[in-house]
Amino acid sequence: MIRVGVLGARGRMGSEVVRAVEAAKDMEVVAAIDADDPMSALVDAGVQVVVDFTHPDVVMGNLEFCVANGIHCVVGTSGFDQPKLDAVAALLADRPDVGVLVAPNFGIGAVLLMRFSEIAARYYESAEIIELHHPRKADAPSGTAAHTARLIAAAREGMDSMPDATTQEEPGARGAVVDGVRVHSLRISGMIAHQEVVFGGESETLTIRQDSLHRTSFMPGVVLGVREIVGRPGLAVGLDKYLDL
Ligand SMILES: NC(=O)C1=CN([C@@H]2O[C@H](COP(=O)(O)OP(=O)(O)OC[C@H]3O[C@@H](n4cnc5c(N)ncnc54)[C@H](OP(=O)(O)O)[C@@H]3O)[C@@H](O)[C@H]2O)C=CC1
Ligand SMILES: O=C(O)C1=N[C@H](C(=O)O)C[C@H](O)C1
Repeated sequence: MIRVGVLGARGRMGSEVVRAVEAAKDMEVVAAIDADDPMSALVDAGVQVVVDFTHPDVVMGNLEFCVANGIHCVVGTSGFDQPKLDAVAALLADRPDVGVLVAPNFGIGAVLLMRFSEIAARYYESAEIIELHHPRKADAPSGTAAHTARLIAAAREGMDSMPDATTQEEPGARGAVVDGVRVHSLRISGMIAHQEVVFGGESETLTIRQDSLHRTSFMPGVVLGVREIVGRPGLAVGLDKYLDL
């Protein structure tokens, strides 16, 4: 049995993770931690793998503690830009036996959307991202949208910049720019997590869309991450690294 600790255990995602881990035959929750609970409970409980769904402002402190204590980390918390990922890699340099998976999105459809977008990017002169989430989300743009933008930008390397004649603009009307890719963030009651990537070229467009309709959609990916990470030391970014895509 894999001994799992959940950080953010009373949150929207953390509470689903507790249920999903308890339902899996080969793992069990031995520590459920939320804000203000002592992290030492992870060590006391003999946790092997931590699942973190907390907040972008606290996740680095959590990782520092876990890596220093030899605990593998499956991280869903958003807000990882390159400097933060570099900081995680630096933590792991002192503990090469520990694994950290940072997954912008654990939904299989979202993982496929990111991969399909990466493939499509080279074939279209225009690409923009629209992400739609519940209004209690703390960060914008979403981690998934930012990661998708970086994948598209990398795939477009060497291509001309995207056509855009805008010279007069209300601030924000054309969205945020992540690595040269426009990202538009909507916060809508009733929604969970949704993303469209719109590509355009000569007389055609391609729209790729994924919808997470319930937070259970993320759970098969989280359980896979917990199962896999015990044998995968080092830093992995994206659940696709654990899949044969
Ligand atoms: N990768 C993926 O597939 C997905 C990622 N996410 C990301 O996961 C994160 C959490 O989302 P969500 O569950 O909706 O957010 P919630 O606010 O519902 O849950 C976060 C929980 O973490 C708690 N918390 C805050 N600080 C700490 C700490 N230092 N230690 C332990 N627990 C702490 C919060 O407590 P309190 O409220 O008291 O502060 C809260 O209970 C976000 O960054 C979100 O973007 C979400 C869905 C899917
Ligand atoms: O906060 C959320 O809900 C989600 N956060 C992640 C993100 O920022 O991309 C993953 C998913 O979109 C849900």
